[in-house]
Amino acid sequence: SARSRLRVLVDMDGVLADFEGGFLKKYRARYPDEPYISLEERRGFWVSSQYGQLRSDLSDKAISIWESKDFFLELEPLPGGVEAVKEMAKMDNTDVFICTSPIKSYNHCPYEKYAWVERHFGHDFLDQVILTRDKTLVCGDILIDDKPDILGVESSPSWEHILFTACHNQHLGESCPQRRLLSWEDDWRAILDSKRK
Ligand SMILES: Cc1cn([C@H]2C[C@H](O)[C@@H](COP(=O)(O)O)O2)c(=O)[nH]c1=O
Ligand SMILES: [Mg+2]
Repeated sequence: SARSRLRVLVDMDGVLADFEGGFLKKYRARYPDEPYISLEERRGFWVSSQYGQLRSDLSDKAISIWESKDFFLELEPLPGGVEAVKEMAKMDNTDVFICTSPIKSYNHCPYEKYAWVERHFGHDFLDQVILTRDKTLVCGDILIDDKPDILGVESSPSWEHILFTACHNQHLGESCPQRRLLSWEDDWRAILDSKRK
């Protein structure tokens, strides 16, 4: 494109906010007698699917956790993520947006995602929030996201997907062709630089 500024899109759940850790803690607290899946045993993006495979009724129990009030608001930041995004936002010729998909049960999630950003980044950073169920429609150079397959109506998104390593995707090998960011300790600056014109 003719754009001279680098546009970085950063996912929230599983990249900036510890969705998996927050889920497991609240699931075990609410359903102490039910089986659970440790973070080491997590496979596949959808928590609800893996719990459903464990026992069919556990899928709805899993969903009940992230549909509850305060689930998204109380997620802990993943180490280094908030600091990295704040640093990115101060870089020359760089625009950074938090690009995140809300759940369709909208009573709490969209509000709490904004509130989480305000809590950890400050009020002004709310201008940088993009809530969308279809990230392929968002224009950018890079999307840092833990979901291995980011699909939508646009078959050829403008961004390069950088796969952020998470418990559910760390075992995927050749089936994931994307470049990875292993954590926020990894060299995210080099990835940004590789996309600069
Ligand atoms: C694991 C899992 C997640 N979700 C929801 C929770 C979030 O709103 C989105 C993921 O958002 P991201 O922008 O792709 O990080 O999906 C869900 O509905 N079911 C699940 O199992
Ligand atoms: Mg995510």
